[in-house]
Amino acid sequence: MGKEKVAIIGSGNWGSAIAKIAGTNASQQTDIFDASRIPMWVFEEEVNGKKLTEIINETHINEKYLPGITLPENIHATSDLDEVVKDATAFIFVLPHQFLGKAIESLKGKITPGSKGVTLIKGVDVSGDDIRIFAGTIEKELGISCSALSGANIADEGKSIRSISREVETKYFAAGKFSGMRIHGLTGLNEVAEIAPFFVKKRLSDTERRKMERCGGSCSIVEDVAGVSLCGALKKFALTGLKVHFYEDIVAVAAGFVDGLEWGDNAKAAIMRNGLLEMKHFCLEFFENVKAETFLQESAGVADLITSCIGGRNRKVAEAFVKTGKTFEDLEKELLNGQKLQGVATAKDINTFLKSKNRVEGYPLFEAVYQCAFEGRDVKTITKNL
Ligand SMILES: NC(=O)c1ccc[n+]([C@@H]2O[C@H](COP(=O)([O-])OP(=O)(O)OC[C@H]3O[C@@H](n4cnc5c(N)ncnc54)[C@H](O)[C@@H]3O)[C@@H](O)[C@H]2O)c1
Ligand SMILES: O=P(O)(O)OC[C@H](O)CO
Repeated sequence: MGKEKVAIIGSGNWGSAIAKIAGTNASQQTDIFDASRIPMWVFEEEVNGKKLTEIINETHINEKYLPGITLPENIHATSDLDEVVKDATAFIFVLPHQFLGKAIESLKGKITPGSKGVTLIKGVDVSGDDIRIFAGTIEKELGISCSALSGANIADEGKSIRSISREVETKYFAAGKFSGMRIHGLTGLNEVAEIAPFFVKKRLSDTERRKMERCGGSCSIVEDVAGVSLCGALKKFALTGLKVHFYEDIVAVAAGFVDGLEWGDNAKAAIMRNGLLEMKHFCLEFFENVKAETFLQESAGVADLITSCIGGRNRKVAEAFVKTGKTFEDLEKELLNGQKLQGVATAKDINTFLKSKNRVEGYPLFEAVYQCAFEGRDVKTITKNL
């Protein structure tokens, strides 16, 4: 069998952070990967009068979405999806979820049979009363096996690592570093094990492993794909609680509301607890094969909820929503420099789904986030019915 050729679909904040990990790890495992050139699909735009693809290929820095971080030289930015897909056998999907559908349409019929994928996309794919995780959408639409990766990781936080240790920064920036991540195989552990080397540094020396563990880092493979994917999607829902759609962090939106209201840490902890319970109940009610322990034990569960509620974009924008009275749409443009807010959109998707099932009242925090974001409900009432 030939070597795996990696392709990265997406190049935002997280997409660029993952490109750094994937480019580095692939080049250290050349018995598995053809790492000479890893294409990264970029939605083309001009930054200071120059194409973003040209900036990335000349400076090896994504100046717009992950400034200050140097990508490996084998990462090649291109806006041509056909170039990305050509010869690739291992796909990393890391787009904001609202753009995945169009990318899938462009990829259909072009992917090498037997290829595999891993998705880092948060959110859920809702159509009427049908709901699926994006790993499932990719498998169905593209006919490839797809795993899911999620965990308590925020891309920008990697910047602070450099001041602690250059070596740790180089090896564990973003995904590995001080945090945890989990890779979940939808179609079975074998496929996961095959794709996992992008992220799991199988060949860590004992010294490297000890260093990473001292920093609290971990990366492991578990089987509960749906549980992990859904944790990512629903937490934004619960944490922030704005007028946003729920992306990965509906809960992060709710947490941001609490910060905006200056209700304090006790209230925020209570909202996070309620959010976690709703996430868990939702997943157990509507998805098969979700394990209850995923929510507490895995990085994608409570740990990711905590990091999103403390340091995420959804939290930040939700706080500003309360303090300024501006719309989420305006605040996204004003505060995120092109990055996308997903918690509000997810809140809307989930609300549509719950209405179709006549189950809205079973999820009062999700409902509150949706109504505050889209129906003008007073944010101060978010604790009603909790
Ligand atoms: N940023 C993080 O720390 C983080 C952590 C974990 C998971 N995630 C998830 O990773 C996924 C990708 O997020 P991100 O942070 O890399 O993105 P981002 O929000 O930083 O960037 C937005 C991206 O969307 C692209 N884009 C804009 N308009 C587009 C269009 N019309 N079509 C296609 N692409 C377009 C932009 O070029 C940019 O690459 C999301 O599901 C997110 O929830 C992010
Ligand atoms: O910045 P947020 O709110 O999109 O959350 C960041 C990541 O999703 C954490 O996993």
